[in-house]
Amino acid sequence: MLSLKMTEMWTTIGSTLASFMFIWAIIRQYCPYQLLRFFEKYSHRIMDYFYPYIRISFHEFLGDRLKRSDAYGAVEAYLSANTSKSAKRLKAEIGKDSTNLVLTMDEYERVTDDYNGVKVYWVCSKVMAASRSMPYYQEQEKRFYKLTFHKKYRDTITGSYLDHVMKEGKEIRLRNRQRKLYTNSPGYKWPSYKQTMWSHIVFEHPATFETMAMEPEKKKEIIEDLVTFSKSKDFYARIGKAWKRGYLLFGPPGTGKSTMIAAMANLLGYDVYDLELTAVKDNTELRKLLIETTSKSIIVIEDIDCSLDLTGQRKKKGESKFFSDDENDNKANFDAGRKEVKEEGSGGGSSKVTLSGLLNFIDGIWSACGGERLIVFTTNYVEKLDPALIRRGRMDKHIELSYCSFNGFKVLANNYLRVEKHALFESVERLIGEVKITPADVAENLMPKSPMDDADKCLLNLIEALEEVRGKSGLIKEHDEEVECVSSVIKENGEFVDDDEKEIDEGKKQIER
Ligand SMILES: Nc1ncnc2c1ncn2[C@@H]1O[C@H](COP(=O)(O)OP(=O)(O)OP(=O)(O)O)[C@@H](O)[C@H]1O
Ligand SMILES: [Mg+2]
Repeated sequence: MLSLKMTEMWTTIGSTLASFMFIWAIIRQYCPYQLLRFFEKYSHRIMDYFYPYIRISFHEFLGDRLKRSDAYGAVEAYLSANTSKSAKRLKAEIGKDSTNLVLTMDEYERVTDDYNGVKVYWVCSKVMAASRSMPYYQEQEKRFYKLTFHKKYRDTITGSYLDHVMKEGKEIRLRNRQRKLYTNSPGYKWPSYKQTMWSHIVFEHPATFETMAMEPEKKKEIIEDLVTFSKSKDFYARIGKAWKRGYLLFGPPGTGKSTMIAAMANLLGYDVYDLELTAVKDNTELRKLLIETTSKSIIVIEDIDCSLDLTGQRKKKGESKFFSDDENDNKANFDAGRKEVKEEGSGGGSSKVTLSGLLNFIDGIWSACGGERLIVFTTNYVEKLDPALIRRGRMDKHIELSYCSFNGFKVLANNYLRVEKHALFESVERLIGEVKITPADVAENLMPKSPMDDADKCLLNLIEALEEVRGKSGLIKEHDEEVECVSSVIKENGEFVDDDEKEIDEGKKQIER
């Protein structure tokens, strides 16, 4: 009882001193600097003498760091789970899967926590401070949590209690985490006081590997690869490699590249950073974006072949064989001009991201920060890419997504129609083996077009579509054969000569003889 009263007394003294501090802050504005230093020095000493409590602050952003502090996040999660029952003023936010509400302490709210009989106090607070990144003077909110405890418990608190808070907070964060889809907002000029260059929405894509149409063995191999990666923290540390892995997804449009990225994110519970390369000003900005990504995430660059003219440098290297130095210079100028035009045309403004900037982004020294990250490129034209960009070690796994096979169709039939066996499957199997049709087209044909459409109707629609594709490809084949007949090109002595020319040549030779 007595100790409770003593605690309360000290807390009152604490808050009185806090009021003095506030007045002190006002005085500071008007006193000369030397006088201020003097008062500051002695006021702290007096306070320390009378005030037996220790305080630890957990700031949301530390110094000029761009990244939100992990410790702040862990404390926030820990307090929201452990003290929301005792706090009187709470903030509510929609939690994971948009189903539940997550309650956290409101600003300036104070709660107590009991750890092995030791009482500690947590306050959620904020201060206004001038930001260094501001072009002009402007104040910015800086939030922090403050932990207060008696100095006789210093060892217990700084030792095991803080470990306990961090560990539990991180676990809670992981459990309650609402996954996010980030973008670097093309064309959007973020205000300089905004802390992050990424904008985000909640990631709610329903794709899973189960619903992906592809060969079962290939699917199994990719899943195993991903799961192994996510559990390999120690392995990567042992071999001295940054904990990240590159995937190159290539194949024709509509074969499931974007869908697979969503399935990967859902499998591992990762966030997705959809990087729009044309909206990145230069290599420095690319690096800043990289630093701001968190671990447990997938960084995606879709259609890498169209993102920037990243093939320019490769051309320059190769061309020296065929052009003189002057010609090479002219060609380089032309390429540079064309690149600028292309980038401006593609909405990228004056993007100056280079191939080496991008390579640095993937596996430079900065790419190791954060860890546990996948980098995924997608392309329709793998052959267009610079080999340096996709070599193993950078893009560790190359995955081809191709036209729909019968196994792929069965997955889609199960997804869309809930059928695993059907009399019409035989016809589909025969036709699908003969034509090239993307899973996106198969899916579209299996989609019921009216409430009356049953599995029979949808399968018949698909068979019709397959026959149509076969008819078209038959025509194309016939046309190709005709073209071949007409030109009847034959290769002779490394030159292409058509039949008529060949006869004339033969005639000339005979005359010469
Ligand atoms: N392998 C697949 N498994 C399941 N659904 C698929 C598959 N491929 C495509 N689809 C369906 O087709 C649609 C388009 O696929 P997606 O956007 O993933 O293709 P993509 O390969 O990324 O195409 P693009 O090269 O044009 O970006 C998806 O919404 C999905 O419903
Ligand atoms: Mg896509």
